[in-house]
Amino acid sequence: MGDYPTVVITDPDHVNEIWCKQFQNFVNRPHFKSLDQFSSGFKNLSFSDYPLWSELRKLVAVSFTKSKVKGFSNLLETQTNYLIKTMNNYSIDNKPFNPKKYIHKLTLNIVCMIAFSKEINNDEDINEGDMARLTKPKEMIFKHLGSSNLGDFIELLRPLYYFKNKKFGDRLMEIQSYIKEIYDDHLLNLDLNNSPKDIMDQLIISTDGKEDIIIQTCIDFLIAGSDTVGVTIEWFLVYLSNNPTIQETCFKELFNAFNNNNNNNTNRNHDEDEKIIGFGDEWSNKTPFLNACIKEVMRIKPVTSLSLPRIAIDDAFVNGYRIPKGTQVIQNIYGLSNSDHFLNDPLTFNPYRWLEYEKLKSFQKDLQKQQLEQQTKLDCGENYKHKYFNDLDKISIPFSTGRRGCVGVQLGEAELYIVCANIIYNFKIGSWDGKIINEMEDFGITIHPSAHNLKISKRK
Ligand code: HEM
Repeated sequence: MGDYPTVVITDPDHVNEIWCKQFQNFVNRPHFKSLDQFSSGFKNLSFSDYPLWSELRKLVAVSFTKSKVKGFSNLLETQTNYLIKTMNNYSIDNKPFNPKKYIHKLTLNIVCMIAFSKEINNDEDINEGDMARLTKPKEMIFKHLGSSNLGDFIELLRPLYYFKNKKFGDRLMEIQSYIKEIYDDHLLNLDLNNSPKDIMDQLIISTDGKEDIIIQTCIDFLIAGSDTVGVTIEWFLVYLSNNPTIQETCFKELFNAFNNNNNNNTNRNHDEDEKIIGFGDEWSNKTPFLNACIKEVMRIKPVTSLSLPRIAIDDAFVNGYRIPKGTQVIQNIYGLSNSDHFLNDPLTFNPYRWLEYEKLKSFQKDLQKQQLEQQTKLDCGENYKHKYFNDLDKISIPFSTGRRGCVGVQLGEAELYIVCANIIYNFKIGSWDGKIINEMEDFGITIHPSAHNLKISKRK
């Protein structure tokens, strides 16, 4: 790609070698101009180099462990309840529901609360107050980072991109000054006698107030932690709308899991009308089919389709291939999970494949035997099957893998579960015009569905 030699990796063995085994050599990201601008000189978690990255990652990772995420369950339930109430109004008024607008508000609110205790008023419109200050610049940043900037790859062309980069810089400054206000407020009210109330407090204490790093890392969470989850929920709604039988199976499973025992399992603090299923291992264990639907959505539409790029620090050998120092390495998450080289009928949305896989996994030996048999078919021309054929955990890696994989996996999974479960439990959903919703993806940093409206009917 321009000045950067680049390899795109679409093989589970090579992924394991680069992202896990040879992690130290591939830990850093390329130093593109736009990433430099976005991270104010690589001073955030997402784009910093080792060793600053390692320091920041340790500080931040403690806020996203499974037990920490369980502690956010009230926040997740409250935000989900707002969404269900809004959807309820749309169903009563029989109005078209635009999922993007409300789901992204929910995910943004969750990230803002966890990162710096900022709650966006539920009644606030997307074009007002905090929402307006955050959403517009965020969209522009997404567009800029998600489109190919030739100036990043071809140094000679950089001057031509001066004005585009300047506009990007202006939008960034809007978000930076928003977070700076929150930072100043945190400094003023820092309570050293109690445990930190959010990630920003934690970073202020641990980095001795390194303002630029703290502000940039909080921006990371806004960018990495809201749209990824929001867009995945949008895809979930598209596929369940387009597959009503699967939607009914999901609903029946939820109904059986949470309506038995006189609703003991649903949260009784909320209105009778909108039943809220809380998050926790014990809940999700009861709904294997819903879990399979969520996993299948992330397989067929992994929203960060090419992950975030890495760079080879030194010459490397990967399963017989030489990757020269300075090569950009791209993990093709989408290609891995959508290729018939690795999977049966990859373009069909089929959650049942996960149920079968889980069953097979519990008979691990059978799986190994099957893989061995497949390996022996290596020379059989058309019958050739990759040794990880249908091994879903190996080929579907929406959060990437290895030590620099997504830091927000637990939070992302918790949000996906609670929001998807509650929507299907409370409403029957379909396209507004009764037609199949377009499943082609629009490209940006994340791949997202094109704009569409849903018809939602309250379940009796
Ligand atoms: C469906 C939800 C999500 C998906 C599919 C996703 C996917 C990814 C992927 C593929 C990467 C690149 C990892 C690599 O370079 O190997 C990443 C990095 C990252 N994600 Fe996520 N993510 C999601 C949710 C979240 C959430 C909820 C947060 C936090 C609030 C988050 C924060 C981050 C951060 C900070 C990084 C950079 C990590 C680093 O460089 O150390 N993500 N994510």
